Amino acid sequence: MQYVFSASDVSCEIVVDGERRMIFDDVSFAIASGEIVDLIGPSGSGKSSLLTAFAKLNPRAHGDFALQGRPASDFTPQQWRAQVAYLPQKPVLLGDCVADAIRLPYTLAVRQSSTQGDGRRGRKTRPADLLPDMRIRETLDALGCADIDLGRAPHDLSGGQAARVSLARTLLTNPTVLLADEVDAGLDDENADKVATILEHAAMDGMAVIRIRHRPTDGRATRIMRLADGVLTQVKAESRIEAAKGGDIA
Ligand SMILES: Nc1ncnc2c1ncn2[C@@H]1O[C@H](COP(=O)(O)OP(=O)(O)OP(=O)(O)O)[C@@H](O)[C@H]1O
Repeated sequence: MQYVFSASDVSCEIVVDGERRMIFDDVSFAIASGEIVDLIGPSGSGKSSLLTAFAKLNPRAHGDFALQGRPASDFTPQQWRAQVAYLPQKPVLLGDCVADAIRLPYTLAVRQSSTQGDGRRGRKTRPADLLPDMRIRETLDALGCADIDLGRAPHDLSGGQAARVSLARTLLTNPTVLLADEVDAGLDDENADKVATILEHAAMDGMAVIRIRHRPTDGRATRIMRLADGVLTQVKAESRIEAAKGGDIA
């Protein structure tokens, strides 16, 4: 199989009460474009630490990473995180309205290019030109978010709506790999299913998706991996059948 993202020799060490503790060591993982891989395991086993390591957001983790055959050293941290996007459990939606919150990555990119001095003279690029309201509206509608008004204040959204807006914001940046850290936590089954459908469509369009989940499997994952006692293993087919019946395999 041709993998779009790979990680090898990944380790993460933390210090607890002055003592060093290895969460995991020598972990390897790879994912192909279009796959959905579920990452399960006991609480505290290091699932979030592993995903933040993949996104190069975890200063306590080390490893060798490659994207589309190129080593991580070929990318700036910003380029890497744009391609290997980490979506946290709790949506952080900044801005006065949903449209502003969704445009945030574009706003930051415009600011960055102007401070780096590569903004062209003449007419200034505005985030709203790069990502007009109409495109946001179309995207939200396509993601089953017709119920969400662009002018609404982010803090007025329900938990399910906030989760979908956060997801839409990341999907609009079109990452190669999406790392979804329990983004359906705290949602009712209906909203969790909406989120899963959005991710499924993204995978059908070629995105590689890794989901940390504590819910029983929903049948959408191409593989299930379990992280426990510092070791990452693929869950066997029989366990997946048990999980599909609603048993918690974490
Ligand atoms: N910044 C930090 N400093 C110290 N220890 C940390 C830090 N972040 C996480 N840990 C510890 O690392 C271990 C792994 O945490 P992590 O959040 O990655 O686990 P998890 O499997 O995602 O847990 P959960 O399923 O409960 O979200 C835990 O023991 C946690 O307390």
